[in-house]
Amino acid sequence: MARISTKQLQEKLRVYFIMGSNNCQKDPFAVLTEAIEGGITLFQFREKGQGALSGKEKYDFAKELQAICRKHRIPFIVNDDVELALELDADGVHIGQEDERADLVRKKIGDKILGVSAHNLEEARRAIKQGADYLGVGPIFPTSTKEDAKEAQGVAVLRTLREHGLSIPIVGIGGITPHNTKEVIVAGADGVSVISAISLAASPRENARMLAKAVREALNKD
Ligand SMILES: Cc1ncsc1CCOP(=O)(O)O
Ligand SMILES: C=C1C=NC(C(F)(F)F)=NC1=N
Ligand SMILES: [Mg+2]
Repeated sequence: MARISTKQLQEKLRVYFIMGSNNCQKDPFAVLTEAIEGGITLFQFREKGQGALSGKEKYDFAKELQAICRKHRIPFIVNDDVELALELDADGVHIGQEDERADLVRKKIGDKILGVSAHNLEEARRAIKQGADYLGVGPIFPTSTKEDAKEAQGVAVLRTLREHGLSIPIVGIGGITPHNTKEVIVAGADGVSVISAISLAASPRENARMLAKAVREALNKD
């Protein structure tokens, strides 16, 4: 299996749902199923913060989420936990600046998808050099979902990366909703990544659908 192409990844990054056991009030399997029916294009299992699962409980929970993704042909990405990603034969991993170095993770995961968080041009350039397939950039807007999130940067950081000629697939993250999605795409992101806009929605399906619609419209694909 070769590395995913830039074009394919840009298409996968359109509506990138991220969730862990503590991001939902409703049944997480129902939330993920609805999100997929609504039109998410990629899923990340991110088990962090208050009451996060660990060990076999975390493994079994992840496996169930992966089975739902597999049934609907949605790629399954694991956040932080490279060993879990390999155990599950996940489609990829996402790591932050304080996780294992991207070049070492690349050696472990072969051609699987490698996403790296970046907050500025320097971090972005280093991630690209170390073999990242895509960048997660943010928080773009204020968020209360990530306990240790940095200051919201606004969409300017996305524009800066593109103005400096970075063509790597980029997804914006942090406080994103269907109403602010357009400006994230117009500023240069290939897609939007959300947790609470879907995981805490009255209708995860409807919110996923609105996010997908907003991305399509911003890309002038409608
Ligand atoms: C994981 C992460 N990284 C930067 S902000 C964030 C949380 C995004 O959650 P939400 O979409 O609910 O703001
Ligand atoms: C902290 C994160 C930043 N970005 C992303 C993604 F959207 F996948 F790029 N995931 C994370 N867990
Ligand atoms: Mg991390």
